[in-house]
Amino acid sequence: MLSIHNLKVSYGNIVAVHNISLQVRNGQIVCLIGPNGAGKTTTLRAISGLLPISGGSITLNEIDLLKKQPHQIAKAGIIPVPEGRGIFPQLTVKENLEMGAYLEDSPKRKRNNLERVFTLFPELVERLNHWGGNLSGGQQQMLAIGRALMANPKILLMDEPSMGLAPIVVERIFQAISKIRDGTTILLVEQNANLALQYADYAYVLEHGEVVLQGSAQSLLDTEDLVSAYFGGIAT
Ligand SMILES: Nc1ncnc2c1ncn2[C@@H]1O[C@H](COP(=O)(O)OP(=O)(O)OP(=O)(O)O)[C@@H](O)[C@H]1O
Repeated sequence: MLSIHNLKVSYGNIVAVHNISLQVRNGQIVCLIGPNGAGKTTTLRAISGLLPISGGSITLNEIDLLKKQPHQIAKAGIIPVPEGRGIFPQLTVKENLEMGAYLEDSPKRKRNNLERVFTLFPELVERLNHWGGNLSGGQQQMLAIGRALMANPKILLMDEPSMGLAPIVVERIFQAISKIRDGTTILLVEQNANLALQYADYAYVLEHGEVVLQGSAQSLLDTEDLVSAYFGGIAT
């Protein structure tokens, strides 16, 4: 459904993404893994329409996303869960969730989405009137994911959901991710290759702005030497 061909993205003279092609099929969790600076976040931001593209194509079900503004891409169902969460610290949990639904005009879908978020993250129900900024890191990550789900996503673009969280919280977040895939396709960026590969269907390994390896997550897990060659200690 989401298809990228020969994508090239530069920041001034710095070419961050050289020539990336990838596919995200309906119902899959696809992950992008690779070392710092490999171009993972740049790829996600390009899909959301937040960066100028110097070459290639990005399509969603054959619709050319390069002709769309960021809000139109969101309306088409591609919703980011950004690195660092990006919640509104001075709004309550409830208000943060409402912000996620700003493009949704069906009250029924809003209610259903809210119920989905509450089922996934009961922690948020208990804290609906708390300030976003007073939540723990794990709760903020839940809120960021919940807010994205309120936008009725077809595809979630998740950037490093495990970042800065304790292992037990990371496990909690990834369990939720494995439930979200029921109904929502996920393109996931993760530094923690081993973790991402345990939950993903398919993976692309990026290095220096290029895809250097791709395959089913299982096949990449089975070639652990190859993965650890790319990631050193990270793939543990
Ligand atoms: N705003 C920017 N201005 C200039 N160069 C940038 C900018 N953002 C990223 N880059 C450069 O683009 C390249 C790709 O960065 P990107 O953030 O996409 O990598 P990444 O794989 O997501 O890494 P990380 O895990 O560190 O976020 C790097 O060389 C980085 O220094």
